[in-house]
Amino acid sequence: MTASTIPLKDPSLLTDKAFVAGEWISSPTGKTFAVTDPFDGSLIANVPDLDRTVVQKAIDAAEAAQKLWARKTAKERAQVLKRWYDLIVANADDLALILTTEQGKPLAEAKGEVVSNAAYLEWFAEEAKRIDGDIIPGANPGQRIMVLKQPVGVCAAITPWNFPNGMITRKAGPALAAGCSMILKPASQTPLSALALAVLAERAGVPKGVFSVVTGEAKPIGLEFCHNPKVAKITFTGSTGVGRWLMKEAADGIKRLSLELGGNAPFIVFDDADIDAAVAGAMISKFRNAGQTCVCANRIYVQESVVEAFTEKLLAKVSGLRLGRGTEEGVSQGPLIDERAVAKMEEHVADALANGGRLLTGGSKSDLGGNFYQPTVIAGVTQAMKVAKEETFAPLAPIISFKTEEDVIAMANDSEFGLASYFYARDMARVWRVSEALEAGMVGVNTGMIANEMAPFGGIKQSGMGREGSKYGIEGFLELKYVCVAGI
Ligand SMILES: NC(=O)C1=CN([C@@H]2O[C@H](COP(=O)(O)OP(=O)(O)OC[C@H]3O[C@@H](n4cnc5c(N)ncnc54)[C@H](OP(=O)(O)O)[C@@H]3O)[C@@H](O)[C@H]2O)C=CC1
Ligand SMILES: O=C(O)[C@H](O)CS(=O)(=O)O
Repeated sequence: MTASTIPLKDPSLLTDKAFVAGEWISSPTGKTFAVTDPFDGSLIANVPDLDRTVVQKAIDAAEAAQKLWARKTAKERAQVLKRWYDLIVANADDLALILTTEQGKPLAEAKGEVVSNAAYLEWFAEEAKRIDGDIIPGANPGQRIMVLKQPVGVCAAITPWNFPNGMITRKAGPALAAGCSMILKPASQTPLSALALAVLAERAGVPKGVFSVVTGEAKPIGLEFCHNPKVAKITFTGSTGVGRWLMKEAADGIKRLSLELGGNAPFIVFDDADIDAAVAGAMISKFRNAGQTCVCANRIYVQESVVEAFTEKLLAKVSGLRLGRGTEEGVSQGPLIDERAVAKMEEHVADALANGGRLLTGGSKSDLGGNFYQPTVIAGVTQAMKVAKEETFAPLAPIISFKTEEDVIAMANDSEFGLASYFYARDMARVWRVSEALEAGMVGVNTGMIANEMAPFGGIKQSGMGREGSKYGIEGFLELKYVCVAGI
C-alpha cells in the first residue's frame, strides 16, 4: 500500500517529514530513505535521512526545552501526557493501520499494541504527581537530610521495528513525566508510526523541543547520542549487539542507560499443568507478531509424561493460524519483517533438522511468497541446537522434553539471556520454587502474556538493564540529590 492508498480517517497522521525542535522538516540534504510494506515490498513513503547536524539541532532544542518543561508542575505535565494518551486512543484505528502497513502484523494486534502501550502515558501521567522525595534524620541534631528527585535531563531513545508504536510511549511516558525531554530515533523500517505519534504529541500540547523524532541512518545518529555531552541518558530497545555497542560508546560520557535487549525465553510445561491453558499460553507467547517479540517463547520444555498430549493440542492450534496481509479479516500471522529474518528462521530450522529434530508442521516458506514463513513445530529438540541457544525471532516452536524440575531449571537457565520466562504448573510449592529459581527479569506463571503498564518490564544478564512500566519505570529518568540542611 502506498501512503495515499492507506484508508485513514485522518490522513494528516501520515507524514513523510521528521519532527525536529517542534518543526516538521524535510531532509536538508535532500537525502531520504524508503519505507516499504513488508507484505509486498511496495513503497509507502520516503522519509528524511537526517545527518548529525540536524540531530545536534534536536539535542540543542531538547536541552533548552527540558529546563522549562521540568519547571512546570507535575500536574501540568500530567495534563499534557493525558491529552496525548486521549488522542492516541481516539486515533487508534488510524495508528493501527499505519503500523500494520509498515510492519505487517495483523490489524487487531496493531490496535492492541497502540492502545495497551498508550496506557503507559496515562500511567506515568499519574506517576508524575508521585515523584516524592524524602526527609531523613541528620547525622547530628542540627541537621536534616533532604532527598530530592530531579529529572535526568535530555534523553535519547532508540526503538525497534517489532513494536513501532508501543516502544515509544513506553519510553516517552516516564521520561516526560519525570521532566526530561526526548529525542527519538525510530527503526528505519517503521518510522511512520513514530511520526504519527509526534503529530499527536504536538496536538496534545507537548512543548516545542520536548519531543523530537529524527529519522535516518542508525550509526551516525547513535554516535551523536552517545558522544554529545548534552545527552544525559540513552534508552534503547533492540538487539543485544547494538545495546552492547551503545554501552561502549556511551561509556566516556558516563551516560545513564536503559537497555531492553534480546531474550531466549524458556516456556515450561510441568506434568501437573492445565494442558489446554498451557497450549493457549504457548500460542500467544510464541506466535504473537509472528514470533517477533523479545519476550516470545523461544524454547518450549515439556515434561515427558505430557509431551505427547501437549504437542498434539499445540499442532491443532497451529493448523488454525492464517497467514496473509495484516489488514485482511481473519489473518493471524503477517509476513516477517525482512529477508534477514526469514534467513534466520531457515538457519534454525535446518540446524534442528540436521541434528535429529522431527518436523511436525511447517518447515518452509509459505506459498504466499515474500517474507512469509509457515508456523513451524519441531519435536525432539536438544539444548545443543541453535534454536535453544539463540533468539529465533520467528514462528518456530521447538519442543524439548525433560524429566525433572531440577533438569529443566538447569536447561532454562543455561543462557546468557534473562528477559522473560514462563511456566505452567498447579502445585503451589513448585510455583514458588520455580519462580524463584528462573534467571529472568520476568516470569509468567500460567500465562503467556506478561507486559502491561503496571508491571516492571525488563531483563537481567545480557537481556539488559532498567525497567519500563510500574512505579519502578520512572526511576531510570530521575536522579537523586541529597541536600544536607544544617544549622537547625
Ligand atoms: N528486544 C527487542 O524487542 C528486539 C530485539 N531484536 C533482536 O535483534 C535482531 C535484529 O534486529 P534489528 O532490527 O537488526 O535490531 P537492531 O538492534 O539492529 O535495531 C533496533 C534499533 O536500533 C537501531 N540501531 C541499529 N544499529 C544502531 C547503532 N549503531 N546506533 C544506534 N542505533 C542503532 C535500529 O536502527 P535502524 O532500524 O535504522 O537500523 C533500530 O532503531 C532481531 O532478530 C532480534 O533478535 C530486534 C528488535 C527488537
Ligand atoms: O518485543 C517486545 O519488546 C515486547 O515483547 C513487547 S510486549 O510483549 O511488551 O508487547
